[in-house]
Amino acid sequence: MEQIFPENWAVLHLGLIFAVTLAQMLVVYVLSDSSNPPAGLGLFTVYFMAALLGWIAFTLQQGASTPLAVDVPAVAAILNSYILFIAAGQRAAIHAGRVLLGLACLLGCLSAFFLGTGQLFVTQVLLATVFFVAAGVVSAVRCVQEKNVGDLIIAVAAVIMFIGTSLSMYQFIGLDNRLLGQVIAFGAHSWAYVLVAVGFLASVLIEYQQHLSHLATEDPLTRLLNRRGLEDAMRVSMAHASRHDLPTAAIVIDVDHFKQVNDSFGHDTGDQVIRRVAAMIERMCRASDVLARTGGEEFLVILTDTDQVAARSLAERICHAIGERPLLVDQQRIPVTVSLGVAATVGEVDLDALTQEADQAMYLAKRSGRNRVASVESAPVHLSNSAAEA
Ligand SMILES: Nc1nc2c(ncn2[C@@H]2O[C@H](COP(=O)(O)OP(=O)(O)OP(=O)(O)O)[C@@H](O)[C@H]2O)c(=O)[nH]1
Repeated sequence: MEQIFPENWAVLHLGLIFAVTLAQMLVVYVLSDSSNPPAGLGLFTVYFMAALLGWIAFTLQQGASTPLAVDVPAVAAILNSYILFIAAGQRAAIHAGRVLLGLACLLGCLSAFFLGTGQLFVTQVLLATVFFVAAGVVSAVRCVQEKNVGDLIIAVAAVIMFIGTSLSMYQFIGLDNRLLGQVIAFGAHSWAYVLVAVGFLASVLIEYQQHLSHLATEDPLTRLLNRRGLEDAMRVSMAHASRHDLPTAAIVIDVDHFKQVNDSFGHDTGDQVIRRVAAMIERMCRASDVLARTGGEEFLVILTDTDQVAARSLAERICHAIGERPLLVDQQRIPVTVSLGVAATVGEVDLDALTQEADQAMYLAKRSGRNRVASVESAPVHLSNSAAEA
């Protein structure tokens, strides 16, 4: 194999790659919350480390007097490009194509045992580019979905690889200028690596910043609004209701005997139950309803342009749907019921007063035996037993 660069350049290159990898890992691990690490962190770490080992093997091979039986750097380049694709796929929660490209990766690695140097170089460069492009596509999708520019930088790395490979193959095969072809492929790979490192770091930092800004208004467990988020979200519709004298209703929903769920099944399962209940309530609400988690196992729904009767009907449906059958969490059937309180007002909305009334109704439902709806009206309090109605 021709010498792609002099030995001192090789050391410089390796030093830079090493520094980028270490800086990357340091920043990401120091910043990441170990209980809630960024998606794909583990696999990206494997990619960075595998790439580093590949560069080291390549540098050693450059300086070696007798070449090895198998081109280790070529195999490492194929493998770690595939790992990048898997890592980007995990981060974007897109798992398509893993088996197919995995088979291509396996064949590529095996080809190192019987292909000549030139053929192996072409195979390595083409396969690595296919994997980079696949990683770039899933990262571009994530960039659009999560509005995270960091993922776009990873997609740019794929473009660099694609352009670099095209030029490299043109030189290597088209013009038979093998050394230049190798230098271009090597350069494209190095730049793509640096862009992936920068892109992943940027993606994690942006995600972290988004997480911090959501913390003020969002409940981290269910991703629903918290009380403050609900107040922010209600501002415009409250003004609208006041101006047009429209009805507004509130439903307070509290899981019954939730302490027993925690005690019997553990806190983690309890968390999952809260998430599932939140998702069920969310599914039954309209897009215009505002849903928040306002306490440990307590939720509040504000329904704009909705009167007491309509709100009560929704509350009954929620009560029935949740209590209807046990929730299946971690292969365990957990019976869950909720108590609901409904209150409504017309015109100007005092959110605190409305919530308090719904809260009082909910406590009344608890006192009356749970798994039911109670509502507060100007007329006497009305109670229903969902279990009896079901
Ligand atoms: N798993 C989990 N448990 C929580 C969370 N927040 C609060 N809790 C638990 O929820 C339970 C609420 O208990 P209580 O207020 O006594 O009410 P309850 O057992 O639901 O009984 P009733 O409301 O009277 O039907 C407590 O044990 C809290 O520790 C949470 O985020 N996750």
